[in-house]
Amino acid sequence: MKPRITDTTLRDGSHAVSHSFSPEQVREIVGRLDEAGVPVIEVSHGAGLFGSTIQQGFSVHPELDLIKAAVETAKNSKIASLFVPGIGTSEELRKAAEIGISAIRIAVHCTEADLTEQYFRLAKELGLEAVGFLMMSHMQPASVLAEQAKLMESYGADCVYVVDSAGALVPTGVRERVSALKEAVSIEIGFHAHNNLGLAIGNSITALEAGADQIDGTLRGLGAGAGNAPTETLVAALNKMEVDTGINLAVLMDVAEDVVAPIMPGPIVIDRDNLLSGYAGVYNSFLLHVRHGAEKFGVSPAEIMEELGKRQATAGQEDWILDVAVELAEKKGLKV
Ligand SMILES: CC[C@H](O)CC(=O)C(=O)O
Ligand SMILES: [Mn+2]
Repeated sequence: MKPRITDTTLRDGSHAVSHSFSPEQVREIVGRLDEAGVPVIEVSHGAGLFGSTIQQGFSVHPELDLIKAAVETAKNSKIASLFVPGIGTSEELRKAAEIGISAIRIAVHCTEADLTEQYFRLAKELGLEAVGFLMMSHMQPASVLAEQAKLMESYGADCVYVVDSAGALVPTGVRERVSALKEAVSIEIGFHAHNNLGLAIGNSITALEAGADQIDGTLRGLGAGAGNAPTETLVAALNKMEVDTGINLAVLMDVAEDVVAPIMPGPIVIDRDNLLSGYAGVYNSFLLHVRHGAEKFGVSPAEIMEELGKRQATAGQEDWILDVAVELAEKKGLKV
């Protein structure tokens, strides 16, 4: 079977450029991804629709303008957006649908599928393809994720993703989780990798071997924290394995090199903070806030990561980062 690739450079990658994508950049990237034959392109603030806030980081350009630019540019690719209940509301979902997105990916912590029912129902009413995202999937065993996937299926999801938000999964963990979901539901299963342990491509291939139907990537791996599986590398590896994605690798390599690389503030590397984040199982989107808190209160990002990992912080608990930084500083007798 042909895996369906979703490129989320213009959503997950938005974190890595401080949500500064312009409508012109969106047109250029979407145009080239569409030419390459990438089936789905995700566009929104990194934290999903309406994510432009003081907590998540403000967008430089209104995200609805970016979505409009994408919809106007794509000839064949579907344009998707991400939606996190509690960050976005039904109103933003309706607006994005009016602009012309074809798919919405609804993301919640991996034990909170019950929060998604009204949004899956609304997505279906609006005629959208609806995909569920079980974030921080390393935190729960396969059996729990399978139950959550069943709930999403019952609400109308067309696909459920195992989302390795912290880049903390190793191949055995990916295989167990994807296989369990494949057995539990009859809709498609997806996998979204982060590269904290250097396993984004390997884990994505393991997911496919375990039966995943949909896989995410970003050009040059541009994404939150340690970034994602680079779409061009993923397609190259799949070509070598004789797995047909229907995507033109040459066009993909060109857009990665000529368009995305020059926009990046620097290459995405697995530095100490990113590695520790994956090792401790901390949500990748926390990285920039952790660095900020560490600098402000004179403690190290590593100490904050370790403590957040111990506390099992989940997406949405960004306010813990400064609390932890202050507590660590106080313990050291630093002035806060
Ligand atoms: C805000 C949603 C979230 O960042 C989705 C995602 O890409 C992940 O959890 O890795
Ligand atoms: Mn992600």
